[in-house]
Amino acid sequence: MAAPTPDHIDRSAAARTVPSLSGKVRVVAKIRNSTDSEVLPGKKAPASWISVNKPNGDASDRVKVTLGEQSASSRECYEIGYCYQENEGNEEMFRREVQFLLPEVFNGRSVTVVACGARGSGKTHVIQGTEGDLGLAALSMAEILRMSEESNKFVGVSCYEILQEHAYDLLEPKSQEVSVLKDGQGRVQLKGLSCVQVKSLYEFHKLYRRQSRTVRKANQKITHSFPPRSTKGLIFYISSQADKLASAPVGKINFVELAGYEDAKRKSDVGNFGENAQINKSIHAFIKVAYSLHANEIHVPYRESKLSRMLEDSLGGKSSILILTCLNPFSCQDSMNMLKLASRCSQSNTITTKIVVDSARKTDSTARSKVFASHRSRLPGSASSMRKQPTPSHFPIHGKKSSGNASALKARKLFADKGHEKPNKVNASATVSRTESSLPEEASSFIGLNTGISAQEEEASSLELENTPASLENALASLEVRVSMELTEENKHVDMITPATTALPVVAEGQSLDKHVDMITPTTTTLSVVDEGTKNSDRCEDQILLYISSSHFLLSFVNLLTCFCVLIGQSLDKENDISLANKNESPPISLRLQEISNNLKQLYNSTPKQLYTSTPLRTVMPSSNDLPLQDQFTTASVEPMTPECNIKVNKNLDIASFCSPWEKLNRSNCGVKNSLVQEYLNFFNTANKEDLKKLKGIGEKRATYIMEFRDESPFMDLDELKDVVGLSAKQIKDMVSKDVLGGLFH
Ligand SMILES: Nc1ncnc2c1ncn2[C@@H]1O[C@H](COP(=O)(O)OP(=O)(O)OP(=O)(O)O)[C@@H](O)[C@H]1O
Repeated sequence: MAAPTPDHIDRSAAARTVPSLSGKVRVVAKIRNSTDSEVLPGKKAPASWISVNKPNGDASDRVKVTLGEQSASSRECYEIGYCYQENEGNEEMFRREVQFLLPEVFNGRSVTVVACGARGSGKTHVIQGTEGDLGLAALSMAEILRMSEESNKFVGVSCYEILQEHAYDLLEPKSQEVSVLKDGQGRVQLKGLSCVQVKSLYEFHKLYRRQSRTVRKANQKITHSFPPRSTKGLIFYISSQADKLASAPVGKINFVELAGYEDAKRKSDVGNFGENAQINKSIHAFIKVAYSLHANEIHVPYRESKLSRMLEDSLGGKSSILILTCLNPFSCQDSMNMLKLASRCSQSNTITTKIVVDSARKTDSTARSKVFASHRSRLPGSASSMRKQPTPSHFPIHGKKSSGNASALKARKLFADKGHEKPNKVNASATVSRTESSLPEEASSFIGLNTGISAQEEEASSLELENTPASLENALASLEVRVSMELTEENKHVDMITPATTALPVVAEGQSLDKHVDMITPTTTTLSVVDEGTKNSDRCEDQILLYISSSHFLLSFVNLLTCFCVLIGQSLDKENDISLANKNESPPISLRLQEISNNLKQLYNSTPKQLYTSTPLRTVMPSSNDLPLQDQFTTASVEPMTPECNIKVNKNLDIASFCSPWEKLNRSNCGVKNSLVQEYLNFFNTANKEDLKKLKGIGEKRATYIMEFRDESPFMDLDELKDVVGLSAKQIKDMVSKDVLGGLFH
């Protein structure tokens, strides 16, 4: 590459096309130009498989990119910041995406530009460029050098490569890898990575050429018949001291070319299962980090990949991340997958990323996908499920909504081994704060956790709930039931909030260790109040108040659970058999769900109708003191029935009329599907090797890999099974449908 000087860059142009700096992560795409070999002379170029919809032309804040052949019945659409077409080159991209950030770098901001995409999608071209079309790195360096001259700053460059999670210096190759350390002030120091001062663009080009010629010793050791794929990175340091370029920079800008994404299950001519899986794993890890930062989560999983560990300083704090997804101009499933992944990280928590454009069912499915796609819970129990702000913790998942924290937690418990199943006593106050912090705003408004909601407000909420499937889903996902327990004898009051779907035993803090309250657990259908001081449970004459803001909510919940029980009833025979064989073990999922469903139905049936809309439901516990407490409640099963749903909320508006049987079925199916996905993910996150191997398509090698992968980073969606484990979508689908539907027909 020669060293032309990009003097022709129109600096004034930056001002008129500056995207907003408000979001931490911006995702854009670039459609690669076709190469000469792809467009053979005399041969008609294939119709583009990518269409871009810019609602307000070039001034659009966000654009919709639809991928898929025009003739295909199913295409996928993602919303991102912008999509650069073939006629928009690197300079255009630089002006619109990077140039305006450079002054910020001189003011202490860190900027990271990451090019990702399938193999051969143009990542190198975007970052490194060519003689005639300088890449973003060279264009930025030219501008940085100009600015550093004006501000008397010094510029340094480091260059590295990450190969199978080992980083190597490319400017001064050494045998040992780069290690990530932190100094006394918590700043990342990359030990073993050289930093070379650059005073001119010519020097930079010379360095850059050197790095691309570098043959690493590590590489030589690996006897591949093809060059291993790697992630390459450049760091530009701006410093006030020439001798402290890398150790005390004012600001940094990173350019990263992620290794090419390739479907792990595909038999590749240039990769193997292990390599693809490893690469995809680190891509997923990086995307997770970007998402966590964008979503302002407390825990950012930097440790899950070498790249994010190295860039921790630049990614966190005052920084901007630009994810540039390179797209092949011809139909490419890997490009589609990569865009799907990348588009997730800049989504706000309520925006969907994928719209299934299925010509046959376009209107209906699009609408449904949109509303149900907004939820993706972090794995329960992980720190990342908590937020600084009480915003929902959702990792958008293309067209699918997982059940929320509560159900995920439940699912984890259900699939957990015996050790995990043990009812760990949780401090009541801790439980309350945790659940409140993770509760989506819309859900809490439906449930009326603080019971300060007026009847009118509740009615409005109910209407909204019924009319808005997404809201219903959201609310269901994090349904929590407030249990207010008055211990009249002691005149004490226990107030708890617990996920209704979670068997979460609670120790009430307010009971000063005299009273331990075992929460309602779906396994036993028993509520017991145990006075530990006297071991005399019959001293308590209790009233249990279950506050549920709307009976519709309850009905819908019962409905969903009923469907789920019926569908899943025969799906987990294996698990049931094992669990039933040992009474000490937790009952299987289907029984638990059945119990929850029964509890709620009993509650519904025993509730006076006039209390439906807003009054707390009151169940008076039996007063008999002769029986042990656990015998005072019935655990008899109620035959599962779909509850009636024709409740009038007000005289003008019949909620049931909004819900056709078809819609009801779809809603139920969606809930069932999402819960099932969550259950499967939890299975993959907790099962032992032998259990994993019982699944079709999983042998010793895959089972080992799954266990290694999840130790570092639990599975968060089914795509990871595809990308990292190398299972095909069909294998996963077969696995699920075999279990679920296998036993339905004799
Ligand atoms: N904007 C463009 N204009 C013309 N040719 C391009 C453009 N972008 C990429 N190419 C060509 O496409 C081919 C692949 O591009 P490139 O090497 O940048 O892809 P890559 O994603 O880095 O590939 P890999 O994953 O193998 O590293 C190259 O021959 C490159 O010259």
